Amino acid sequence: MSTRFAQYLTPEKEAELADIAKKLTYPGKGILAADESMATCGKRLQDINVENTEENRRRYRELLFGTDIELSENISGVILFDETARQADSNGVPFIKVLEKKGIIPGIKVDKGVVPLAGTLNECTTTGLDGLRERCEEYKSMGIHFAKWRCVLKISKFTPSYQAMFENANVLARYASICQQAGLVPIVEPEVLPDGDHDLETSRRVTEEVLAFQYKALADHHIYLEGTLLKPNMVTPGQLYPGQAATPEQCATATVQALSRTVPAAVPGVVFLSGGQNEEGATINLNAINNVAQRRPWALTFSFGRALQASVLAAWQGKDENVKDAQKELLKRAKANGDAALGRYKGGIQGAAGGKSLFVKDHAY
Ligand SMILES: O=P(O)(O)OC[C@H]1O[C@](O)(COP(=O)(O)O)[C@@H](O)[C@@H]1O
Repeated sequence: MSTRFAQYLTPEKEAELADIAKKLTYPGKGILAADESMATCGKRLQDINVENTEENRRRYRELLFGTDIELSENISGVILFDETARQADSNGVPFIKVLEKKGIIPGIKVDKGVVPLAGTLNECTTTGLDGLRERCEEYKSMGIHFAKWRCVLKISKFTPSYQAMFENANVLARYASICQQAGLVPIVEPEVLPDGDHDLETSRRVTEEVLAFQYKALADHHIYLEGTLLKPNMVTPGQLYPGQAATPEQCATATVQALSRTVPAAVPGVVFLSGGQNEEGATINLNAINNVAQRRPWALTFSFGRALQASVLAAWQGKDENVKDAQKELLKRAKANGDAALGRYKGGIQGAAGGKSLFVKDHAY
């Protein structure tokens, strides 16, 4: 072993991390992001007139995780929020066990939220490094095998700034390092928000720049790339772009171009966030991404929050008698996205949310 480099991970730990990452990106599978913090979950529940109480959040998550085992055909992992990771279903079975029994890997959001980045034009960074090692060790002992941390970058005339790209890439690298030491696969999520009137080309250029900062920082922190996943935005024009809408093929080409210029082939998978696209739109774009005639050395799949849950919430409305129907919506969306991850989605699977836009302005929280 060279003395120039510190021992980062043991070969056993590397093998374990690579194995988890591989399972999470198994062909035709993706991740259900059910890690909404209390405030974000409250916004989802408010839309269906359900009060944001601990019990209602628990009932909703029981609905999701209690879905038929068929769910595991297309869902490899679920990202939980700390509160959810400690809750159980109405029979007293901890949610972590409910997921394990279905062969679904439990994961956890470990960041503590987006905060202002002083000295910038309204840009932000993400907090949560304090005590992170201890929290990760506890999560691993609870049966959790991967983690997620989200940073947010904004496109405007003067942003994202060098400072924001540098700082967010660095904090994500520090998080990734701590996770890997604890045996959790870090999902690295530098989200370029869709807010703005910029065109597709601007979105691609900014995404490329952000990812270039990201992989430099991961290299600087000696991150074992085979034991990581990237959760980026798809490249789309800004929500307020006044020109002609981009086709799924144009978005897909720009997305794969940005990734191929910046994401090393050692990274096993890219799990896209849905970023306020409607359910069907996100699925169609993922399908197009898996059909572009460009080299794609990584698995390209999903880690959707809103685009997997909008129809579920619309069908549920907080009522026990609607649980079965709501679960069917989840199965439909999971299957559609599983097909899209293989580039085989034929389109046309509409859910209870219809084509409703899921865009939330300044989704930084
Ligand atoms: O602001 P929060 O509560 O951390 O949540 C942000 C949400 O964004 C995500 O990272 C991506 O979600 P979307 O697919 O809805 O864009 C989710 O994992 C997470 O629940």
